[in-house]
Amino acid sequence: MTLVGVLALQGSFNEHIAVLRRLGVKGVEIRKPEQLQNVTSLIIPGGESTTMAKLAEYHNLFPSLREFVKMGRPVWGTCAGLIFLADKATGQKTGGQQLVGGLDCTVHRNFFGSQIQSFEAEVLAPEVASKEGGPETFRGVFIRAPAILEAGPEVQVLADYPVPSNISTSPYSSGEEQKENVEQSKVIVAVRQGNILATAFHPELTADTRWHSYFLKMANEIAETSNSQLQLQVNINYSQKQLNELPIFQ
Ligand SMILES: NC(=O)CC[C@H](N)C(=O)O
Repeated sequence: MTLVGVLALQGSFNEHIAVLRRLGVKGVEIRKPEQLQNVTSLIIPGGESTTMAKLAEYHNLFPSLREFVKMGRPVWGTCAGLIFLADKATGQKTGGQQLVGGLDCTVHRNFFGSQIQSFEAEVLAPEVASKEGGPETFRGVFIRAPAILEAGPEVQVLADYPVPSNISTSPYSSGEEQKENVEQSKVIVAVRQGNILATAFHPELTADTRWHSYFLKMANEIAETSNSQLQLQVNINYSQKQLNELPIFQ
């Protein structure tokens, strides 16, 4: 049975669990490091990444979360979850915050501005639509949303979004100053890198279940590959054992 862990320290974890339920999958609330051992994949929800990081620190979750990602288990971060997964974040509160990391990118924590600059928009994600069917666009709910400003070569861009003209795309700016000629530039808002999926927006707040279904398929594919690798390993060990156990005739 597929058990998807949902980090349940703060933010929209209930909404993720509700979507999983609609897809017939059980979401398990994760609050302690040892609970990660019972799940095969993990969703890190949106919320407020600084608060979430403080709670994760308090519950000593960072080492196990990092281990989970490093072991190649499927992980999806939405919004604050994306910030958690990024190797580098800018626009952090004074003192910064711990990150889980693993996703080779620089994320701007509040790229699209504050709460009142939150918005909804259609986001084009052809790769996800090709797997899941339906229209090529998805409703993107952007709440104090981050954006990916730089991504490494291993990162597959699933969706980008035009930068509003009053925002700078420099990773080192506060994101508030004006810059000329940025009307045409775009920032990345959804990516995949191996076992990591990350979105700057909140699919769990829409009726469209395709992002969740995409993640579940991705998780199944990863599980199948690691099972067959495990099987291969078992076979190799078995045949070596057989070789070693060949009777020696003297
Ligand atoms: N909706 C969200 O998750 C917002 C994330 C927020 N920008 C943060 O820093 O945590």
